[in-house]
Amino acid sequence: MATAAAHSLLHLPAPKPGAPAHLAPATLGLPGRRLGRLAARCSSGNGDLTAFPNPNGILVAASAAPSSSSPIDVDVATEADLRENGFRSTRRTKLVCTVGPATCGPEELEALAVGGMNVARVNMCHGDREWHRSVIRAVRRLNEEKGFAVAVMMDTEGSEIHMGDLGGASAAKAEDGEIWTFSVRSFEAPLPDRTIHVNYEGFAEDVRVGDELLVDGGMARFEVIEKLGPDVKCRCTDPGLLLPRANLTFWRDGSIVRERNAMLPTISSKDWLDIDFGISEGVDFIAVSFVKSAEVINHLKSYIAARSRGSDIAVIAKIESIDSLKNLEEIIRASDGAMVARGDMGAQIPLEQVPSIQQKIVKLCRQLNKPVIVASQLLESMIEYPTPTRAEVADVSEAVRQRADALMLSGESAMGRYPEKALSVLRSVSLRIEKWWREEKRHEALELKDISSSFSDKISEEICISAAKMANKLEVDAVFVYTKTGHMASLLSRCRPDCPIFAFTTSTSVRRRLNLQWGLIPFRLSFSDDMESNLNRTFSLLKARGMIQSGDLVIALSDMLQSIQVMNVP
Ligand SMILES: Nc1ncnc2c1ncn2[C@@H]1O[C@H](COP(=O)(O)OP(=O)(O)OP(=O)(O)O)[C@@H](O)[C@H]1O
Ligand SMILES: CC(=O)C(=O)O
Ligand SMILES: [K+]
Ligand SMILES: [Mg+2]
Repeated sequence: MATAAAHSLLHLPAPKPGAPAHLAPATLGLPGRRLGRLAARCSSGNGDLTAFPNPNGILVAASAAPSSSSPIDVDVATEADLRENGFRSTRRTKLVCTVGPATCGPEELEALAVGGMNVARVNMCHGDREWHRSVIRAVRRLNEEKGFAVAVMMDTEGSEIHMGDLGGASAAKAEDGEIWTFSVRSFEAPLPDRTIHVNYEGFAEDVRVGDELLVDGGMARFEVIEKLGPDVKCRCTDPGLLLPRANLTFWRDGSIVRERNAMLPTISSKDWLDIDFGISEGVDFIAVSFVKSAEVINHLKSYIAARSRGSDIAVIAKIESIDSLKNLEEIIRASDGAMVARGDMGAQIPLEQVPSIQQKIVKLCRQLNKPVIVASQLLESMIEYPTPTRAEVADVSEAVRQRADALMLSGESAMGRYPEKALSVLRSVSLRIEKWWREEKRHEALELKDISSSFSDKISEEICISAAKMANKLEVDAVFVYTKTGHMASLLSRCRPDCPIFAFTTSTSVRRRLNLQWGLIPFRLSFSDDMESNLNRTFSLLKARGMIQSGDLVIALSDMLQSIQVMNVP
């Protein structure tokens, strides 16, 4: 309900000038829904849950799941894509959707899954744990009952400076010249007029009269005019909308101020509790906000390994602070993937530097074989409007052209008016740019450096590079890879071949993790060391489901045998 109110505050009834009456139907997909009765749809009550955690904290379904009875599992939305478009034309770029009040109900989540959501993200900055639990379980239930394979990503709050909750108000408008108080005191709701709570204890001490205070990287701007104990009086110099928990940065002489706030822990005590929660709910990815060094990633990874034996939660480093840019390579090496978090990054460095840094991070991740997500404001105007700006489409195209593994929706899917339409724009732009790239035969000359440390890994790496090259030259229909850990599948994805990669793995958690990687179509299948029988079995299962046909040309790899074969489907 809070967001619905914020929404009406933001809503402009007039259509956007120059907006076309329609896009191609394929671009628009399902009609957007208006935000209404959000609270009811997003109820965190457990009454309607049939899924529950087993003693290991991994979610299991109470009802018989279709997956357990099927000899081969693939995400139903991907299967539909394969059948409809033929597998040379399936989407290679993966899509992450932030779930929020606009999309937390079972119908909305299902619509996103149908629309191609590969990963659902919950942001621990917003909402309480019960709410997050209900979303995570609803996603798991959707997978169990309807045959999707949507992975779950939990994003930590981190301890950068941000505003409080606005005492329950959905938004506040700051007008030019108004005097507002930013205070480290805690207030009972409702807050006094024009008062904002700041979460960082040292705030009143660190700021100086004359500093500039930026809300959300410039959505509103204030000048500090007086300090009174815990209260800091500021004059609004750029009017704007203040949203709950908006990020705050303060600037002096044109530079962001890094005082004691630079020493804030990357993972706060609240974040550790959220991480425990994520481990017990069996999330697939934990994205760490405001990473500064590789140490914190290593620390978290060993914590996860100790806490969740056997499960393999991947740790994604969010690159969004100045400090992370200084230690980029070591951070990415330590992580299982990275996110170009352009929202906060753009509040910490000049905006004009963001595009080149994005490109640098995407390339580096590809070199180091780590999946990379490009995030924030991809389709920001679609929070309000049913069609994107031309500039947004160009931005999305550029991320696809850079061959990032994944694109992410934030407010567009969390609290926007058109979550499904935004997702379908990402889908159709990805498909179009990928096709264009293949047609133009733009095999980019990115020289992939050696990354393997052992000789055995080196063999796998060379096999994948050769297989991808062969796949392009022979114009094969698909590369099949049989992989227990997923490593060989990711090495293939790194080569960005022209055809899709069918990744067969025995474990559902590996399968979900592979959802974030470019060009991979993950299948769960039990298989043996005997490639001949694996292949025959796979061919007959896939043929029976209409996913391949006799005569299709396939290259098959296996990480058990480190083998490579080329054949036509019999
Ligand atoms: N669980 C939620 N409950 C309420 N609102 C949410 C929720 N998740 C997201 N939102 C809304 O969607 C907006 C965009 O989401 P997003 O996850 O990008 O958050 P953010 O506040 O910009 O933080 P971050 O830098 O971590 O991305 C948020 O500012 C918030 O208004
Ligand atoms: C995604 C995120 O955290 C950001 O862009 O700031
Ligand atoms: K966050
Ligand atoms: Mg951020």
